[in-house]
Amino acid sequence: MHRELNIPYTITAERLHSIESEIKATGTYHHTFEELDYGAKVAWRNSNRCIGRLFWDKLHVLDKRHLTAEEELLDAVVHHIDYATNSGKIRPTITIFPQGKAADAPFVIVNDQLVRYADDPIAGPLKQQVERLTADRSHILPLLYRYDGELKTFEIPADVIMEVPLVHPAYPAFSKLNLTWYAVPMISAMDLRIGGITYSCAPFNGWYMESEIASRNLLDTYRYDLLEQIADTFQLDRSTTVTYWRDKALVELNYAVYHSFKTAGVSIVDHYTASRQFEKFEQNELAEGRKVTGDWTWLIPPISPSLVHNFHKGYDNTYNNPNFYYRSKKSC
Ligand code: HEM
Ligand SMILES: N/C(=N/c1cccc(CO[C@@H]2CCNC2)c1)c1cccs1
Repeated sequence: MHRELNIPYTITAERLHSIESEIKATGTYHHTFEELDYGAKVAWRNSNRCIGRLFWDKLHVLDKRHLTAEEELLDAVVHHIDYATNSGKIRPTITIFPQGKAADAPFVIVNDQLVRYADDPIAGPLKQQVERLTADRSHILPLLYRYDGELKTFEIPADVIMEVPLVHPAYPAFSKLNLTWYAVPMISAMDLRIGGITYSCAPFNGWYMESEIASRNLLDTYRYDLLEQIADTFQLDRSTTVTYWRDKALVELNYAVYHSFKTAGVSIVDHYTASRQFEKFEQNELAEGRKVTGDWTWLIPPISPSLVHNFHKGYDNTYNNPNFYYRSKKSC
């Protein structure tokens, strides 16, 4: 059951007192659903590197803190993927599992994203950990998780994972590369911290900005490194740098990714629209009397950065809480 709650949340003296006595008695405390819901939304609003924050108060918060059995926890991960994908009309969603730092939470996901291709160079270390535990070799890495202190794998059912075939409307030869990408980016190894409590298992998703897939995942030399092959399908002259073939290939690939997702009915945003939405977010925050914080180095898109407004201004990179944090590697 999912409840939309009003923003903002105001804490009472009674609530503060009850928290204090719970901490005195147990050394920690537990959020009400309202505190959890509001805390997760504000953590998104405080994520300095996120260009998608205009919709921060529309986050779908799935509270799974009551789950204890392994099957139920895994089922909630599958439910997140299905609920968030929503047949392509992606719902920005976070599922919050029982609290605790990674070292002592009952259930912790090791994968940095719920969906990761086994042949993606970035998957290296995770793939090695998986191969030590299972002979399974599907093209999408299984979930690697810790339950009650034991490291285990789980094959996510293929029918909940939506993928998009990448095509370019004007270059039929492009589809000969047989490129696909998964529809929903779901970050699964960041800590959510609210009011001194750490949720080390709180996977969250939004939708992609096209340049993440096109400019980075497919073109970075330490990722799929496909610049030359993609330029050739666009029949670009690669004999010298100054035909600007690299730049033309990058732009056409961004165009192809955006249109492939749109054609498949999967939510995606182009970098220009995303920047305009971020500008609206800045205006809204100003109107609400809040200072916007941001990390300029991540907020500018990896395609035509100077053509968007946020390239031409600075951002205060102060880290306010609630927020999301990288989990320290040793803890897993
Ligand atoms: C709704 C659509 C959304 C879009 C288009 C979007 C877009 C982005 C992009 C492009 C990045 C930079 C990623 C990179 O360069 O690798 C980013 C970072 C981030 N986003 Fe969003 N986002 C969205 C929703 C969300 C949601 C729902 C959350 C959490 C509730 C979130 C939290 C974050 C965080 C924590 C980072 C920084 C990650 C890091 O430091 O590695 N975003 N976002
Ligand atoms: N569109 C997105 N993009 C990302 C958001 C956060 C992180 C990432 C991937 O970050 C990796 C670490 C540094 N770059 C790649 C991608 C979202 C994922 C989950 C919610 S929105």
